Amino acid sequence: MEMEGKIQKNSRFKRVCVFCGSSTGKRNCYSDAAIDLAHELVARRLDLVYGGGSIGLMGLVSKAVHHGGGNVIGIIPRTLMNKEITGETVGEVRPVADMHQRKAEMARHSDCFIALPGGYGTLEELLEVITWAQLGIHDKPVCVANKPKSPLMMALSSLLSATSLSQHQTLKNLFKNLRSTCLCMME
Ligand SMILES: C/C(=C\CNc1ncnc2c1ncn2[C@@H]1O[C@H](COP(=O)(O)O)[C@@H](O)[C@H]1O)CO
Repeated sequence: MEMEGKIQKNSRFKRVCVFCGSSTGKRNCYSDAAIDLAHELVARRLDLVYGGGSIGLMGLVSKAVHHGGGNVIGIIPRTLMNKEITGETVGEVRPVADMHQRKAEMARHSDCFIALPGGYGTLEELLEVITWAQLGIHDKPVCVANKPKSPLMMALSSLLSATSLSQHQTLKNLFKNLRSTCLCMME
C-alpha cells in the first residue's frame, strides 16, 4: 500500500520489543541494521518498545523510529534515568523500579521480540525471553537480527545440538521460529 509517497507494509504485530546494544559496536553494519529495522517498523506502523536509552544502537533505533513518525515507548529503571547515563530519550518514557520490572514490562507491552547486535545486556534480555518461551510464560515470536553464521547464531545452534531430545525439539522449533520470523520482519 502506498500513502503520501511512503510504502506502507502490513504486519500481524502492533508493538515490537527491540533489544540492542547501549554502544554502537565496532562495525558500521550494526548501526545500519538498527536504522534498517527502524525503517521497517515505521513502514509497518509498528510501535517500538525498548530499554529507553539514547546511547548506542538503542539511540539510533529509537531516534529513527521517532523521526519517521512512529511511536516509541522507552521503559527504563528510575536509577538509569540520569541523562548523563542514558542521554535525551525520544517518545514516551515509562519509569520502572528496577531491571526486573523493566524486562517484565517490555515483554508485557510487546507482541514479539527482536534482538539486534549488542553486548551482555542484550544477550541477557534475549536469553530471558527465549527461556520464558520455553517455559510457556509467553508464546510471542523471538527473532535474532543477525547473520546465520554469526558467533551468536553459531552458539545458539551448538546449544541445540548439545541438549537432550525433548529440549532439543523445543529449542529446534523455537530456533526455526527465530530465523523465519526475523527474516519475515526484516524483508
Ligand atoms: C549503566 C551505564 C550505561 C548504560 N546505559 C543504559 N541505558 C539504558 N539501558 C541500558 C543501558 N545499558 C544497558 N542497558 C540495557 O541492556 C541492553 C543493552 O546492553 P548491552 O550490554 O549494551 O548489550 C539494552 O537493551 C538495555 O535494556 C553507565 O555505566
